[in-house]
Parts: sequence; C-alpha cells; structure tokens
Amino acid sequence: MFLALKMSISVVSTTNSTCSALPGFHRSSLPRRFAVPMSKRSGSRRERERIVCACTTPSRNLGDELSSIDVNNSICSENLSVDRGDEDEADILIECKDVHKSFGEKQVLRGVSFKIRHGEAVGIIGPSGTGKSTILKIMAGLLAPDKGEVHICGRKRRGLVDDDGISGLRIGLVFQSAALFDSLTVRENVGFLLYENSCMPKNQIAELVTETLAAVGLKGVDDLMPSELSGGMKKRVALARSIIFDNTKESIEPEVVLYDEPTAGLDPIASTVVEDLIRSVHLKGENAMGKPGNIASYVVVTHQHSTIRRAVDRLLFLYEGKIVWQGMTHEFMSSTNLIVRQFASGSLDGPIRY
Ligand SMILES: Nc1ncnc2c1ncn2[C@@H]1O[C@H](COP(=O)(O)OP(=O)(O)OP(=O)(O)O)[C@@H](O)[C@H]1O
Repeated sequence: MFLALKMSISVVSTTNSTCSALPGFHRSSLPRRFAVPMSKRSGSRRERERIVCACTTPSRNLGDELSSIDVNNSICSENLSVDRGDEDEADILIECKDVHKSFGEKQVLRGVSFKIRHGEAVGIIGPSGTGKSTILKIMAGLLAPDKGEVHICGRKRRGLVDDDGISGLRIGLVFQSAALFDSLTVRENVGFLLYENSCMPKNQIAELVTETLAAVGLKGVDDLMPSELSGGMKKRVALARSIIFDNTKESIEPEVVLYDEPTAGLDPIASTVVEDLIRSVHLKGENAMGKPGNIASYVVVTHQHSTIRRAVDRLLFLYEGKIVWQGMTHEFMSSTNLIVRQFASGSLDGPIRY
C-alpha cells in the first residue's frame, strides 16, 4: 500500500469536500481507511491536512549469544561503526527515544532508540512480526508510541502527524504495495498533494508531475490508470508521489522517505531497478534526469538481501521489540552476533525461533 504523507505537515487532506483541482473527485470516494474522524475535521487548514494512504532483554532465554547485547542502548559489543553518539546533534532529523508500543496484550516495541541523520540511508531488518512496520508508522506519525518519544528535527512530537504542528521536515511514506487511487490517473495520483494543498496552477502541477515521473524513469504514463501499470511501475509511481513537492515555495524543507518493503513481490531485476531508484532520489544520488536527488535521508524496511546490500548503508536489527544489533551494511554479513548470523544465512538453527 502506498502512502504519501508529508509532514510539515502537508499530507493529503481528507476532509469531506470536493477536491479543489481534481474535478469530479470527491474525498468521500477515498477508501474508508483514509477517512478522518469527524471530530478531527475542524481547526485550521494545517490541522485539517491529513494523511492519505492510508530494551529490555528478549523475553526468551536466548543464552550466551545475547549476553553481549547492551540492554540500555541495544548495541552489540562487536566493534561496529554504530551511531556517532553526541557528535553533531544538529543533523539528526528523526530520533526515537525508548519507544514502546503494544497492540492489546501484545508488546511489539519494548524500548527502541535510534537516530536518523541528514544524508543517511538506513535499513531496518529483522524477523517477521518484530515491529518493523510499526516503528516506521511511529516515525511517520501515523501511530503514537505508548511510551517513549519521537523527535523531529530536535523537537518532540506531541501527537500524531496531524496534531503536533511541527514543521521543518517532510516525511514521505511508501507502503509495500502501491495503493494508488484506482479511479485517478497516474498524473492525479502523483500530483494529489499539490492539487489539494498547494496554490500551484494545474498546468504547473502537470509539468512537475511529468518531471517527477521522469526522475523515477517513467515517461508517457501520465494519463494511464493504475490498472494499466505493472507492479514495478506502480512502485515507481508511488515513489514519485512521495517525492514530489511544491517547488514554488520560498523555503523547501528537507524530506525523509520511509519505504516499507519496497522490493517485496518483485523479481530480482525489478528489485534492482527499485533499489537503484531509491539511491538515485537521495541527495547523494543522481536521478534519471541526471540531477541530484532531493531526499535528505531514507529508511528502508526490508527482508531482501539485495536491498540491504544495494540500497542502504547502515542497518538496525529489530528483534523481539528491541534493536539488538546495528552496524554498517558491510559489517552485517561478517557479524559474529548469532541472531544476525542466523538471519543472514536463513538457517533454522539459532536463537531466532518461528
Ligand atoms: N494495528 C494493529 N493492530 C493489532 N496488531 C497489530 C497492528 N499493527 C501491527 N500489529 C501486530 O504487531 C506485530 C508487529 O507487526 P509489524 O507489521 O510491525 O511487523 P513487521 O516486523 O513489519 O512484520 P513483517 O516483516 O512480517 O512485515 C504483529 O504481530 C502484528 O500482528
């Protein structure tokens, strides 16, 4: 499911009125999961802007292999290139501090802390059901932690993305499957936020959409419907929707993009294309137009080794609701941590039990 949420906090308005620049499109036709509770449909325009898309030790006795884990900061005792501590706090865009989250009786996150700095390409990995998507949604402001804090550019987020009024950072979230609006064209999907929330004229938005689609390697698809696209193309359209921004604004805030399993369901070559695309829209990359990307930092949740190797520089390993290992990608394959070794090899033998 794709979701572009913009946090400054632009996002897509889902109030129950007709779209300003998308004739005939009515927000009530949005999928039900995108609906905004009536009680939240008041307040300022900013408040009405909404999202569309929608460590303690592990509980099991894992034996000696976990004895090297520091339960306070969750860093394995291997000699790894981990977080740079107190250095240059100014470049921290998102920080999770001791985040806890439960669903009913199920404790999913049990004290997760990490920082995402300007310029970083970070992967979150770990066994299924360990809370990777949950922490992504908490970073995005779609879910609130039960305990702990999320800081955006040094400021504590008070509620969800639409409540806190924090500006200074845009956050784009690209869900696993595209979740494009089936009844809208590619152009309308990609330009949705701008049609809704910007003062840009329609022809200018259309031009920007075409340019953004070209940046992700798509040409001549503006008028197609999502049903006419392949799975890989839908992922690219979803990416375009997450990175487009109002370039007429005087100041452009940096953007962090959060990708939830962006290569899931793709064949190896299509995965490589998406992995390179993720790199290319980053500020250290070069997009399909030969221009530097605009994305300041990104976080990728993935299970795929190719994505780990190709698309990220630093890894956080989440297991049983805690970060039990972190290091650079090149340190992952050679790690002596038994959890990491089992995960990397896919072995059934080891501390991770299914
Ligand atoms: N909204 C929700 N309500 C109830 N339980 C939830 C909700 N969201 C997630 N969970 C549960 O929380 C746990 C963690 O889910 P999450 O999707 O974050 O895991 P994950 O690590 O991303 O898994 P996977 O790798 O399989 O996608 C799962 O047991 C899931 O069922």
